[in-house]
Amino acid sequence: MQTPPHTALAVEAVDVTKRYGDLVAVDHLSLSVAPGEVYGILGPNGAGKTTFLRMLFGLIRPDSGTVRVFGRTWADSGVGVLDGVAGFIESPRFYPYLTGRQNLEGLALLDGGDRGSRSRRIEGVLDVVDLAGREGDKVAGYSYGMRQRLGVAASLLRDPRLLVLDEPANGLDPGGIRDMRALVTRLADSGLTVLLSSHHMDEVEEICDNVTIMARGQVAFHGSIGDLRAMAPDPGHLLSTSDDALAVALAREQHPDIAVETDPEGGLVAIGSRERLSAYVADLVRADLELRQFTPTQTPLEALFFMLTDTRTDTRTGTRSAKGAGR
Ligand SMILES: Nc1ncnc2c1ncn2[C@@H]1O[C@H](COP(=O)(O)OP(=O)(O)OP(=O)(O)O)[C@@H](O)[C@H]1O
Repeated sequence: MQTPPHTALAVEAVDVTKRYGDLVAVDHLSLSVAPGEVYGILGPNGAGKTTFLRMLFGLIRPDSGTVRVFGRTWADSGVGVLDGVAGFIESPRFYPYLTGRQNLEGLALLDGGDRGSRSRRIEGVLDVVDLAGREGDKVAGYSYGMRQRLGVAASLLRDPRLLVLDEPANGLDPGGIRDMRALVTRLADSGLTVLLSSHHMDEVEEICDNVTIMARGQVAFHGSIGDLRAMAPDPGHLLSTSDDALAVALAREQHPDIAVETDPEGGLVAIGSRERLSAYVADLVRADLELRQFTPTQTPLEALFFMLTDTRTDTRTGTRSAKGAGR
């Protein structure tokens, strides 16, 4: 067994490919997660995020390429590759007829230690995930968000250096999403490395340092959230006036630097920089058109996500599919 280098990356994937028959679920993926960072793997459904995380956990093997975790590979270290790694793929599973605490006790027993230290560890993790006070309730009565947080608690019992979470906010209501994001942020602030998958750009933007965006198994973007913001396109707006035909004509004649098109679902879509759109709207008002609607279709980062992953039908406006996708 090789000794991993002291300064090893938390995760290093090099040219990893996984096929299912003719389908290339992960296609030559390379990425590096530095210790201490929160790293997001973002992509629409079917992009290959879970397949990659399964390879990291050794649940499936890549057809080619290497996944290193703290410098170790499955080939050289076997299950030892998961030393210091915890997390869950899809949703964590618990015995619903046992309480949250009993579930954690069962898991803590597997890791050993005396009764007192197990109990202290359990209290500590319940506190971190904000379930203290609810640990005596049966898991069957937990909300989905509480189960997800119990999953994080179970992972933290092992005192990991790397926490891997597969779409942790999936299926949560807005309150649950807020709690989960706050929890991940707290864990990251404590120095834990977090690798999470998501299909929510706003989640990744809010809590991650770096991101890989995947589409159909391939990398569509690698970089920091700052790099991503710098690439974001002009925002689109839904526009409706008392005379949409005149509004389009006015844009073509006087505002060639913005795009105004008819939206198949009614009204117009206007795309351009904030300043130019403001000037256009002022001209509409000056032309005595009544402005009935002027609302952003998506944030610039959402627009970029849909462009990079090509998950909308019209790559220039993309209004409708963007609103429906991944939400
Ligand atoms: N065991 C399998 N057998 C065949 N195809 C599979 C298998 N697992 C995944 N796939 C396919 O591989 C592709 C990537 O799936 P994966 O679950 O990794 O995507 P994902 O990005 O995690 O999507 P989601 O957000 O829906 O979980 C999909 O087309 C999926 O249907």
